[in-house]
Amino acid sequence: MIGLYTAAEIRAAEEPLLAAGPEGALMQRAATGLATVCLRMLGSAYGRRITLLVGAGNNGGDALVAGAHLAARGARVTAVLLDPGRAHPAGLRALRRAGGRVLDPTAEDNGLDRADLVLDGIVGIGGSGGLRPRAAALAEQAARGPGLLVAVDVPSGVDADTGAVHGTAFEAGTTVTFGAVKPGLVVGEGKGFANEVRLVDIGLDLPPARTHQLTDADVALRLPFPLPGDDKYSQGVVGVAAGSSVYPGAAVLCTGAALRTRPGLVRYAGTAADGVRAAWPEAIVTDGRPADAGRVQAWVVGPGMGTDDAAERVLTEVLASDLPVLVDADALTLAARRPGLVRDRSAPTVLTPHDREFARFGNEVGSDRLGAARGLAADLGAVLLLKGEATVVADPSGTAYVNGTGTPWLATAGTGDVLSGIVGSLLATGMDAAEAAAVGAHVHGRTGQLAAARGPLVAGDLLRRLPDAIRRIQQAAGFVPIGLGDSAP
Ligand SMILES: NC(=O)C1=CN([C@@H]2O[C@H](COP(=O)(O)OP(=O)(O)OC[C@H]3O[C@@H](n4cnc5c(N)ncnc54)[C@H](O)[C@@H]3O)[C@@H](O)[C@H]2O)[C@@H](O)CC1
Ligand SMILES: [K+]
Repeated sequence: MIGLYTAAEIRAAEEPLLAAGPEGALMQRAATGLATVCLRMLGSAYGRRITLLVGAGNNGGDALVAGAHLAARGARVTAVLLDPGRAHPAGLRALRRAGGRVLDPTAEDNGLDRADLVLDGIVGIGGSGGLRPRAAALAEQAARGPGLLVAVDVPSGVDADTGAVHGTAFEAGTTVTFGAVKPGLVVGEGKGFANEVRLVDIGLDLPPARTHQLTDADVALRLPFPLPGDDKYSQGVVGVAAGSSVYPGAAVLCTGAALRTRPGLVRYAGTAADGVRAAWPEAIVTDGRPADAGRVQAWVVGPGMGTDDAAERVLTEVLASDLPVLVDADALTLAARRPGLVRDRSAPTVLTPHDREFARFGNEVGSDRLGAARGLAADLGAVLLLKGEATVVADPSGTAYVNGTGTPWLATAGTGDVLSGIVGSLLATGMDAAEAAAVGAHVHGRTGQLAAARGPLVAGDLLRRLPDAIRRIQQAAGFVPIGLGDSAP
């Protein structure tokens, strides 16, 4: 798992190392890593034009020291100092010694229009609020220029903890971050400014993370697969209460996703029974109530089921069970009217809203998506899966996950029904609810990437690609379950 750490957590871990000295050692490690990444991107340093945007803090210091390394290898380095009187003194001396040029921010020709590479050292984890006008103007000018754009630690203007961007931020192609990945680089608006994130180890001794990103290997380890002796019941049966006679599509997608995620049994209960039966003869289908479906180990409730009295009775019945329940779509609208139905449960509940559904519970998501998900999770005592370009999962204790897979192509009708089916089928195995949501989001995102590689996708394509996505995740982790090797028939 990749741990995501806030600015305060990074500072706390830096403190003992800074106290133990020697002075400047941490910055040297950071700047050496940064210069190495730049060198790799450029191929070679000799004769290359590099412009440093340098703020008054240590972030600017990193840029200056890295710039000195690059100048020593023959790069033509120009530093634009935002606050010339306060630029990091040792960094400035190093750059000058290596032959770098230093300008103040009003200089006519700052080289941004012909730089091969721009290093953004305006502000790092010490930043607050939107970029000040002079810094914002330089970030905008850099974005118009031809150079590779590299952010030092955090793209200036992005809140390292939340990913919030107020106004302008530096549009990095690559962000070289130190010590640990910050949440703001992978979530919310910040993700789109940080883009490719490279981590430089500076030797911090970090405590266990509160926020995580799963890798393929993490997901492969958690995905269940059948063992000799398993039967269709032993791995957990999922029940789906979704769809309606008029709109059976959501039920068909959700049931299909549950079937395709994990071998085993899926039971369906609802008025879309005919459609589900026709699409998935493998499912056990009733047009009755959830109680008529037979024994299950988890429920998915909501997609396409409407918000009328009958739908509310179905939701109430499912939530009254002592089983894990995933609440999605129409059932979220109903649950937002009666949050007590969720709060009063002792078994795990997973809510999977998009932003508009989230707002029905009383507050807008806003620019701090992790904070918003954690807040509602704690309030309802439920796991919150907040959908987005980087889907966020939070549990009531504050443990959270930021999903790292996906594609904008997933923003299409029916893909949420597929996600619910995937997560529901994992919940039925007895997996921890937040993990099931995070693993499901990862698998869903990888499936979307695979489907999108063939062109514009519709939700049904996800069902066709799901088994292959799971197999690829397992293979990427060097892990192939019995009977699924390359030589399998
Ligand atoms: N503490 C250390 O020894 C280390 C720090 N490191 C670097 O130091 C950074 C943190 O340094 P600092 O604590 O000095 O803080 P920063 O350098 O991130 O930011 C402080 C400076 O930015 C300015 N600033 C704040 N908000 C701004 C805004 N909205 N627009 C424009 N300017 C703004 C402030 O006036 C101040 O001059 C990290 O991000 C990392 O790059 C690394 O070198 C590793 C070691
Ligand atoms: K920066």
